[in-house]
Amino acid sequence: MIESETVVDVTDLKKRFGQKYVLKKVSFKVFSGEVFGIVGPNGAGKTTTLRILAGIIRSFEGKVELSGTTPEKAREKGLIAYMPEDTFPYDRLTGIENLRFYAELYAKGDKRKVEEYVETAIKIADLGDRIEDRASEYSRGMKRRLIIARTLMTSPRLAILDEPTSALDVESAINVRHKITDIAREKGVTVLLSSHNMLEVEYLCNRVVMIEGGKTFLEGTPKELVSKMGVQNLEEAFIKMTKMNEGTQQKSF
Ligand SMILES: Nc1ncnc2c1ncn2[C@@H]1O[C@H](COP(=O)(O)OP(=O)(O)OP(=O)(O)O)[C@@H](O)[C@H]1O
Repeated sequence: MIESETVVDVTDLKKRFGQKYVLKKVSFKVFSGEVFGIVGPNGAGKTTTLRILAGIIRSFEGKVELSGTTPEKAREKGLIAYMPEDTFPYDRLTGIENLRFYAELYAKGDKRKVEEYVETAIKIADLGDRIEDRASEYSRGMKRRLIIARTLMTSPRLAILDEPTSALDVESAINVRHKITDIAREKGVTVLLSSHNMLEVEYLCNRVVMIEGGKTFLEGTPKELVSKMGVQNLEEAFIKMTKMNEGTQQKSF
């Protein structure tokens, strides 16, 4: 992959809640067209980082630029779409009603855009005739596909997905992964996602940042990380990182 335009530039990001710094020194870059993974143990600061990038958490220290502007401005311009981990469709609405509701919200009165967004979302959701059923009747995997379709319908510059496949069975997770790679390839959407599944990250992501204790530990392609850590795969790299951090805190390469 050609390292083209920088879509996300995070340098020495810090964030504290009260007196406690949960992000102490996070830095990474995401380039146009990448599927980029952010990984780290529970409480490492992944969601906090994603919420800052999505413009939801507005007070922080350090540099955060999205396509050369602030997260807030990028959000106002509609450049970012954010999918939190714990988000669900409206159960009382059908799949298509859910999609239309959001299309109308995003299209801001432009009727042609509404139809365009709905059409794109239907393809992403890939629910067939079940799109006419109420979301309350959907499986967890189907609900997640609907949410991903809702998030990506506008083909944003950057899609921020917090644990897009968590709590899905193997088949549903594979399906969602395919949706993510398709949208990145076909629509040129840059994707930044967090995950606890190292196999998934190895499969999906061009590059990865490993975060531990609120600090960047390593950034690179899965292959580079595995090689730098002297292990066989990303799962082993992850375990080694957490063990290294248990006693000594951060080790940098
Ligand atoms: N609004 C908040 N107020 C106080 N502390 C917070 C707040 N949000 C997050 N934290 C703390 O910040 C730390 C990092 O949380 P965060 O959710 O970013 O981690 P994470 O890497 O996404 O974890 P997980 O893998 O469990 O989802 C945690 O110790 C959490 O308790």
